[in-house]
Amino acid sequence: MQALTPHVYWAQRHGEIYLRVEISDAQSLSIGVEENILHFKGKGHGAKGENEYEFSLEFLKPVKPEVKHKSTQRQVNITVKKQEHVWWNRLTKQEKKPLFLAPDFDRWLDESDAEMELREKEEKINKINIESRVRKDPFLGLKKGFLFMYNLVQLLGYSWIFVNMTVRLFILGQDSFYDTFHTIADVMYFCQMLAIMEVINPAVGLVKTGVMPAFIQVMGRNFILFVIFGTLEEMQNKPVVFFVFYLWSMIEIFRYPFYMLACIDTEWKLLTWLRYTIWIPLYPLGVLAEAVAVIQSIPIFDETKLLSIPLPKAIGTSLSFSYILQLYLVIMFLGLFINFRHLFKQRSRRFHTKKRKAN
Ligand SMILES: CCCCCCCCCCCCC[C@@H](O)CC(=O)SCCNC(=O)CCNC(=O)[C@H](O)C(C)(C)COP(=O)(O)OP(=O)(O)OC[C@H]1O[C@@H](n2cnc3c(N)ncnc32)[C@H](O)[C@@H]1OP(=O)(O)O
Repeated sequence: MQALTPHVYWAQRHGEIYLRVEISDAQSLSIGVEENILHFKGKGHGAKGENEYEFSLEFLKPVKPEVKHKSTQRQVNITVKKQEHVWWNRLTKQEKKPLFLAPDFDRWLDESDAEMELREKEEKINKINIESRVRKDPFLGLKKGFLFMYNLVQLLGYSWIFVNMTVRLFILGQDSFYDTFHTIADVMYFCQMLAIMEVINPAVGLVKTGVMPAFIQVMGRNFILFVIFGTLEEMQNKPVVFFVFYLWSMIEIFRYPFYMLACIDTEWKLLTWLRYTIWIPLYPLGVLAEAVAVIQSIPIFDETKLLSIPLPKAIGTSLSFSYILQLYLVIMFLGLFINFRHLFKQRSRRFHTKKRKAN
């Protein structure tokens, strides 16, 4: 029995070729791609009745070797994947179209229609992805609402501190340095107590960032606020309180609104730039001011024996808290180094990915 050539219809998309071979009840099919040539062989009922049919097609551009086919009662459908997502001008390498080949008008699309189809498919996939992400976390709205409120309260607290201190500086000049603690401390206590949430939030996965930098930041500040300023009345009238509180509040009036906007998926470029830039001068200055406060408190702790640690009689009477403060000074610069590195990473991650997105 001499093999005949079946009618073959074709159509394409950017990534695939569709072939429809007009043979019904096809059997003993052998379909494969070798050296970019599709070889088809099979028995069935075609244009010239029951017979063996075969054909070969050399593709215009490279295709993947694996071929998918499905035989139905009426035809054999073949799908071949293109190596590259490009539109072909024709199907075969030879310019002259083989006689047995014709466009499959049931599936035919021109390039722009196929692009539209592709875009619609992508949009559908994106929509499904977004929907499934939203579905994955049913508390997302609640979490964002909580974070928004938290950041709003902190923003109000720190704005009050910053504005109050600035106004007092303008009105009273240097005199305002000496009673900062008595005017500001209550609000600062409130904000810094609340800031413990910043360690809890990443720990419970509410925000995606490290626990350690937040721990260093919050505990470092609270140590200065509650231990150095809070327990020593002698420290409360010192100008260093002004510098420490002013430097702390200066960053926070940019950081918290930045987070608030992030909670509602909004970004203001200038605010982002400020959040990720002004810590560069403020952080070392803040640590310096805190170090001055610690150094100034050392003789007071020595004198008053406040917070000194009792020792067994054989060793001595007590260990002055000033030794712990000296150790703390070292830890403080270690903390500065860790957080400085962390903030640098956050800064380059933020600006680097933004630039990549823009390209
Ligand atoms: C007694 C024991 C003590 C032991 C510790 C001893 C250590 C002593 C060292 C002390 C040094 C501290 C000195 C310091 O007190 C001095 C000063 O503060 S001076 C003033 C200047 N300071 C600063 O600039 C630091 C400000 N603080 C911070 O930036 C943060 O606290 C810090 C933890 C350092 C970094 O923040 P984070 O890691 O969270 O980075 P990001 O802002 O980039 O956020 C990452 C992503 O999380 C999202 N996020 C974070 N928080 C929130 C929030 N509250 N609400 C909503 N979203 C939040 C944020 O949007 C980012 O998301 P995405 O990446 O998707 O954009």
